[in-house]
Amino acid sequence: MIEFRDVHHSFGDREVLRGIDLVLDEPRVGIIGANGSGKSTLVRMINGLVTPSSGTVTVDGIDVARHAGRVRRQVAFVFPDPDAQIVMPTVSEDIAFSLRRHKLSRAEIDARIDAALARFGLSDHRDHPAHLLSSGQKQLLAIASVTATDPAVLVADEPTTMLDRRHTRAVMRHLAALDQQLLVVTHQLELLADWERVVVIEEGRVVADGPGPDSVAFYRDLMDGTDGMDPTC
Ligand SMILES: Nc1ncnc2c1ncn2[C@@H]1O[C@H](COP(=O)(O)OP(=O)(O)OP(=O)(O)O)[C@@H](O)[C@H]1O
Repeated sequence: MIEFRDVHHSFGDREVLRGIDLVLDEPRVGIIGANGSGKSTLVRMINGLVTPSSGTVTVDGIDVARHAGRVRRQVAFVFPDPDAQIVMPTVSEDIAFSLRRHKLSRAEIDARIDAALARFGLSDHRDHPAHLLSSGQKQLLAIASVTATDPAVLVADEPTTMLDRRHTRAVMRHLAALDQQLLVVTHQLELLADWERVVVIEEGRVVADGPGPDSVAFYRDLMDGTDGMDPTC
């Protein structure tokens, strides 16, 4: 269970999160909101990439700010930019690198690599230089590496931005079928339409929180009501 208690956050004098109170225990949680509304800042707090200016974030009762190392063993993170995540020269080495702390035998590592590659359509690229993959393939590799570690909680920040329609649906179907708790930040609203819970963030506050269809409808109305630009300019 992930809990935010009265979380505020400022970068310099800009307040980005303004009193977030959330208890997230559903298996699938979507986070949506306008550009710059604070979604990435919020989810980065779940594994200690950002520490709140005030308030607390806990995962299964563990305070992330005080025990980030412990929490990171349970919470895996997929970044929007796969280049920020891919660190090894080849595709299979990158997945193996993500498994380095798991004390697996060579045979188990190979089996997990094979399964991850097959799951995300990368089996033909096992020994391919990772930096020569297409942008979408890099995104698939980043997701494959993270899911291969079998984390208790998976947080994915815009995991499908570079994927074509077919791969987007396949990846979301796969992620949604995982046993682990899944939190996804996305602008692709149709992907969340049947999720049990979707939280809408606007200017650093939770403005809607409920079943996918209700939250998505609320957000569409919110977005259609204003273009967010200054009409006097
Ligand atoms: N490290 C940082 N230093 C300074 N300001 C930051 C930093 N990270 C984010 N911000 C600012 O915080 C605000 C919220 O950013 P955040 O990335 O959380 O928004 P978002 O809702 O994920 O946006 P998007 O949908 O565009 O990805 C933005 O105004 C951004 O410029």
